[in-house]
Amino acid sequence: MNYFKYKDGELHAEDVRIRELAEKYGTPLYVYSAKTLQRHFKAFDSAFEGINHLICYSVKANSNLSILNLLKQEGSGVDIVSGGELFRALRAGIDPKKIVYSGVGKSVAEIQEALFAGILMFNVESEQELERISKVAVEFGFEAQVSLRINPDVDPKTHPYIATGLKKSKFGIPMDQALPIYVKARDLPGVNPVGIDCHIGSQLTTIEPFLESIERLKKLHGQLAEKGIMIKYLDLGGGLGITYDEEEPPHPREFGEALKKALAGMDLTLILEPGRVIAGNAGILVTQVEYIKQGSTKDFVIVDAGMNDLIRPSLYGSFHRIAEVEPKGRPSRKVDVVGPICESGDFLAQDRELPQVQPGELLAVHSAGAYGFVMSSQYNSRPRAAEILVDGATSRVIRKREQYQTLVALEEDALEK
Ligand SMILES: Cc1ncc(COP(=O)(O)O)c(C=O)c1O
Ligand SMILES: N[C@@H](CCCC[NH3+])C(=O)O
Repeated sequence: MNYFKYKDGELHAEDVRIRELAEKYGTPLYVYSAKTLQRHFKAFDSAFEGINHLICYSVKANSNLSILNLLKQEGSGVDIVSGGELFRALRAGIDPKKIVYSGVGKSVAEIQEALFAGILMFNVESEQELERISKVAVEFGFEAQVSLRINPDVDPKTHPYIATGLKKSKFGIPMDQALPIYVKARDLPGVNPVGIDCHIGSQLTTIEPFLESIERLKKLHGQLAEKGIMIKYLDLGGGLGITYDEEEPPHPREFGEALKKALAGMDLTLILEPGRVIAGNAGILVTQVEYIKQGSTKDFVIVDAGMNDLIRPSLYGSFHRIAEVEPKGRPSRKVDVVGPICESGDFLAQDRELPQVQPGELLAVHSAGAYGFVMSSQYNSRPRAAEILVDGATSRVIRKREQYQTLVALEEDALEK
């Protein structure tokens, strides 16, 4: 459920007309709905009622400070993967004791920053990383709580670029190597193994791969107990999918019930790192039609948003629903919706049935709240879009549109005078 709905023949974000936002702030424009974000967070969080749990929203999905701040007010912690995400989380006022740090390539500086910030836990992705955390922690007098991120070799049945829990993936520590590394973590100074972590992929539309992972992790949990390594946290990562097109992912309630059942009787705090399921359908990308071009085999709707604004269709062949902001009931025909970038891969949709829109009209690209703006770039020297947060009848800019000056700001000083 989201709050992008038609009222009086016009698309609204909550109580605000999309046309009004486009006129005021220009296009391309990211528009988010605060009530949708809150609703999604509450639905996810309440699915785990009855067991000790901590929801750590995955910052990478949408890292805007205002969005982090809004989720913080709902009680969320965060999952981070870089020093930059740590910086954002702290800026947004997230409690460091609700921050978990994942990622395969944590640098010495990043580890140091996280230790000084006093985060809850590092999700360690290799033996060498464990050694590095131990060394840095000892040097500065800390003891870091760590989980090992286990790669359980489970097929998440998602796009290969966003599957992370298979043997061939760079993520995590193979299950069969985990035990000796836990023993090492127990014996090394400066680190304390308190958790098991696992994240098998993103946009999962069934619960089975999660349950399969849990079964494997439970075995490891038992083996660790035998070695006297007492595990307090089980972090199952993110990954729950959303509806872009016709997918029917489980509702968070169903997901929560299944996980609770699988974990019954275990004395653990469950951590979850949802990203897409919170932010994905809480945002749209608004774009204006520039031209209609009749090609020799198909027609092109050329819009003012490109792959630099939303790269998912180009990168993963992802489907994003595209709809008129003010539908006029015209017949539809198959077109490619393309951007202004000089790349043949610059499209938002291919062979898509779309009503016969005209230049100047507005289109909404749906499900763009996660992995949308955060993956945008300035390619072709295009300033990044603005981001707007709507709450009820009010809207505010939560990131200004970049200007031409923004494009060169870090280069100008280097010009030979
Ligand atoms: C470690 C980790 N946690 C959480 C997430 C969030 O995933 P999703 O947006 O699919 O919930 C990701 C991204 O896939 C991730 O790599
Ligand atoms: N960027 C991906 C998700 C990646 C998740 C990273 N762990 C997407 O847009 O679907």
